[in-house]
Amino acid sequence: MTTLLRILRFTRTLAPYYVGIMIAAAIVTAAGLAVPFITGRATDVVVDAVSSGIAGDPAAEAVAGTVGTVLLLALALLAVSLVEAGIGNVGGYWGDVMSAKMRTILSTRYFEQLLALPQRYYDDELTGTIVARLNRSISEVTNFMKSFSNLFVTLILTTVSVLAISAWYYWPLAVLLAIAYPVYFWLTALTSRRWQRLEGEKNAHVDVASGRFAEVVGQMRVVKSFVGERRELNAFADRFARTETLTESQSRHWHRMDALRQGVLHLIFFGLYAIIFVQTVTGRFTPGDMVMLVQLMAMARQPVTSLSWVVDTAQRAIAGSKSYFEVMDLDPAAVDGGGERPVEPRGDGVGAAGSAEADAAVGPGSAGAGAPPAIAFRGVRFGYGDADEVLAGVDFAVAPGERVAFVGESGGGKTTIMSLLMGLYGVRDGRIEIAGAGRGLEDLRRSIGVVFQEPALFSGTVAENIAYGRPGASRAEIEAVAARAAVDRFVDQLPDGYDTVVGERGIKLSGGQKQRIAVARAMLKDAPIFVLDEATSALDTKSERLVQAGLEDLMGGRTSLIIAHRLSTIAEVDRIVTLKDGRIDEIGPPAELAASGGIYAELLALQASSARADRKRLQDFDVVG
Ligand SMILES: Nc1ncnc2c1ncn2[C@@H]1O[C@H](COP(=O)(O)OP(=O)(O)OP(=O)(O)O)[C@@H](O)[C@H]1O
Repeated sequence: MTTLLRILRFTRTLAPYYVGIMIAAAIVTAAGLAVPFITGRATDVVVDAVSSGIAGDPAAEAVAGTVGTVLLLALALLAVSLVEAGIGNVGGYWGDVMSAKMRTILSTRYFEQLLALPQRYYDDELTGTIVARLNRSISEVTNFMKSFSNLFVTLILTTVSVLAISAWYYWPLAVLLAIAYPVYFWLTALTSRRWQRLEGEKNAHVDVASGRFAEVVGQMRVVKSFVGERRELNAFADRFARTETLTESQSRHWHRMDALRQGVLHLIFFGLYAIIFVQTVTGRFTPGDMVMLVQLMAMARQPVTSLSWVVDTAQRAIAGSKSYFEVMDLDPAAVDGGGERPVEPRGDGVGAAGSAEADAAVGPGSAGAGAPPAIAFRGVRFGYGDADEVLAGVDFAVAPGERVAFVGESGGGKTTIMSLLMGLYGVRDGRIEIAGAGRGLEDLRRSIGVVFQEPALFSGTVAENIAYGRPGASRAEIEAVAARAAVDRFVDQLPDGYDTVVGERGIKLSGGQKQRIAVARAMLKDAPIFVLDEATSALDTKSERLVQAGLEDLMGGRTSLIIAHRLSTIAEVDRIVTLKDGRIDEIGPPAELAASGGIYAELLALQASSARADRKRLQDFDVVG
């Protein structure tokens, strides 16, 4: 019940539609209720004419009057039916508009909530599950609201009218009906709890299957290359087979209860019809009364059966929207697990704000020596969720305009540092200061241009993908950055040039082409801080050199953090930060670290070696010569 109230509250802007649909339903019901009276009256007129003998004498004047009366009554039936059809369709139209609006409300609010949820939420969720949940909730909640607003007034109006009319004619009829309704309702409610639980279990299986389904479709190449089709199909079919078993038990329960409900109902209606027939024979009711009451009883069944329909759709809506509202109820801050995001450096001088170690890290001779750092990590500790620490106290500072490369073993936390920099996760301890972070996460992220390890494009065109970096950029601007990122080298060979559709996540492009588009996208953003996470790892040496030239040009004057996989690229930065066991091992200019005997020196030595073991060790650092 609370879920239903919640749906109503959630969609309260649709109240005028609910009311409109209810009014239309009320008119249709009232018109329907007039039918038994009209046919009852017609029966009495006809029976009178037949029993008085005038019906056999077409010449008699009385016949003309009677014919006039019955024709009028037939006309009344026509009028009532036309009102029913006309108003019924107006209500139907409102119902359709209401459903479309409800779809908009439920979808956009869900999407809005998803966009507000932190990265941590997506680490544990499957895309297909998120989509399946939305689709189910929309269709089931909409169905329910439509049938509810259509049937609610009809139910109330029919029930009250039928009870009042039957009480007026003969009170035992009303008493029997007054027993029928609550008993039926009670039996319906009894089935509900178990039904809902089973529906929830079914939904969970469908969600898991849909989640995997979307993943498989999105990564068909992996599935095919590992001959995983049969495995995936079996796992998928298995989930649905489990829903079949659950449906069997759910449906058995439902129909058993339904048979019981119907049995009780038929017994009560047997009593009602028996009373009406006997009372007509004994002269209490006229034949017209009997026809009217029999029709009325037929109408009295409608609320009862409608009630079970409403309960059925309500159950589906409750079960279907449960996981939807679970997502809507999530508090982004709580999901996030807290932790400080990057903040604007304090205005009271660098030394006062942070540790001496961090500030000392601003390299001598770097562009901003002496100036407040553009980026500073101060005793930063971090781990994903409740897992072990990935960063166990990281301190460094980057001067404005400085280029810093990060080197460390694979899984050592380089990408994690970049994620923390963008405020995708909060730190466990310590503090990150970034010039430009002061006014919240959006400002922070606007001030950072990033090329991710995975280029991750959208399904639009090449030009649209580049323009994602700055919506509204002109074609000339797009083509200018494309040239800097060496996109122009391959775009002419694509069927529609910059207007070529790249497929889901850019599947129609090569890894290197995707990376170049991702670089162009970040270039177009034109942010003061630049983050490159293995941005050119998929490029061959020649293309990389081309892109690198564009990047060099772009990085001039910008603070840049680079995770590079090529030692030659690393050698050209201002300083190198080496990571070991979640901490910083060394910080210094390449020339200094080359001689220090640390990780970077080791990498250089390994590079010079042709021994197999040495090449292997180099791979552990995601580094090539
Ligand atoms: N979203 C996540 N949830 C949980 N653990 C994660 C997540 N992302 C990374 N990790 C873990 O954090 C550690 C550091 O990962 P990170 O991606 O930062 O390493 P990296 O140094 O960038 O590695 P590589 O050079 O291979 O890209 C790894 O042990 C990884 O398993």
